[in-house]
Amino acid sequence: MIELEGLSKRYGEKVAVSSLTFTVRPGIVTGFLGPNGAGKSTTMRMMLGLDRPTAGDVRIDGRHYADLKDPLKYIGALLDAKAVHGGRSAYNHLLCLAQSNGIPNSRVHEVLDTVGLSAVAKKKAKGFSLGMGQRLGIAGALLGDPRILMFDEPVNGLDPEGIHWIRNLMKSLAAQGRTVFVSSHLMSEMALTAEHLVVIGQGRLLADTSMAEFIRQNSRAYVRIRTPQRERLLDVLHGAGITVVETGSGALEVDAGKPERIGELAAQHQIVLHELSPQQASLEEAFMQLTAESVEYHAHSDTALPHQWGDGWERG
Ligand SMILES: Nc1ncnc2c1ncn2[C@@H]1O[C@H](COP(=O)(O)OP(=O)(O)OP(=O)(O)O)[C@@H](O)[C@H]1O
Repeated sequence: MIELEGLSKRYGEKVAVSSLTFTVRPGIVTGFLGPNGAGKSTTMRMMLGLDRPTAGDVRIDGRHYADLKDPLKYIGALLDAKAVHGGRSAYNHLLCLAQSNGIPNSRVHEVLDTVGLSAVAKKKAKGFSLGMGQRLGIAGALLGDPRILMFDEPVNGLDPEGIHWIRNLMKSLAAQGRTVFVSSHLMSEMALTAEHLVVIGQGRLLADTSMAEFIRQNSRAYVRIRTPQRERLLDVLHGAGITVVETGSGALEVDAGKPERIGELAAQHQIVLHELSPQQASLEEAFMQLTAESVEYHAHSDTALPHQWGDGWERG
């Protein structure tokens, strides 16, 4: 379990993290979301004792990180996959970590095998692709067989097979009763992986809730209907006291409507339906809805592509 209590971090005038209080629980994957610059990495660094909080407290299974003997046995983290001595082989990199944390050397082979790097164990890390580097970082996180795992953008650079693998790995680690805390900007991936979400914006807590509840609270659920007898169906639905939204595409939308009731009404009046489908917004839509006001960097969507990367960006 990771417990944050009033955690804050200020860099000069800049408040990166503001009074965050939440608990990351064992047995499930908890997703950590927020727009660019929201304070996710700063929060994760403070959890690992790499940054000192300006105020507040973080506890790892009830203790401060600095008080953990052999910390890799308690919490494993992938923060920056490039934070590896490039001249060292994957095996030697992990061996150094193992020896400085009282972990048996045999564990190095086990984790190399788990992440699929056994064949390149003796190769220098500087020759690794982005995806191989991510796998090496994940091997380091798993090395101490910790009860708590933290991953900052773990699927970065992984191919579809690698993404599938890390998704299943995180779920199986959680199913073993471990605490799994993961940040990602890939909403579709997060929707498939996390059961619970913590969302921050401009350093502040915006949501701490289950994935299903988050989507329900921050999006609109409706039923979409297509029919060649649009006017007749509109009359029938209005007659039944059902409010209908007419869309430009010709479809009809009914908020909070029960598809069964609409189908029965259509059948009673012998109206042909081509579509009757409940719609729920995606995690991405719900996230954009919730964080719209706390996004710091916006791109112009109505202009042509900028000549130089970065030209079209402005601070909102
Ligand atoms: N060492 C630092 N010195 C000054 N400001 C910093 C420092 N580290 C982070 N910040 C600022 O703190 C804020 C939060 O940054 P952080 O990297 O934690 O956000 P993030 O949510 O991880 O962003 P991203 O999704 O873009 O990785 C940003 O405004 C950033 O510029």
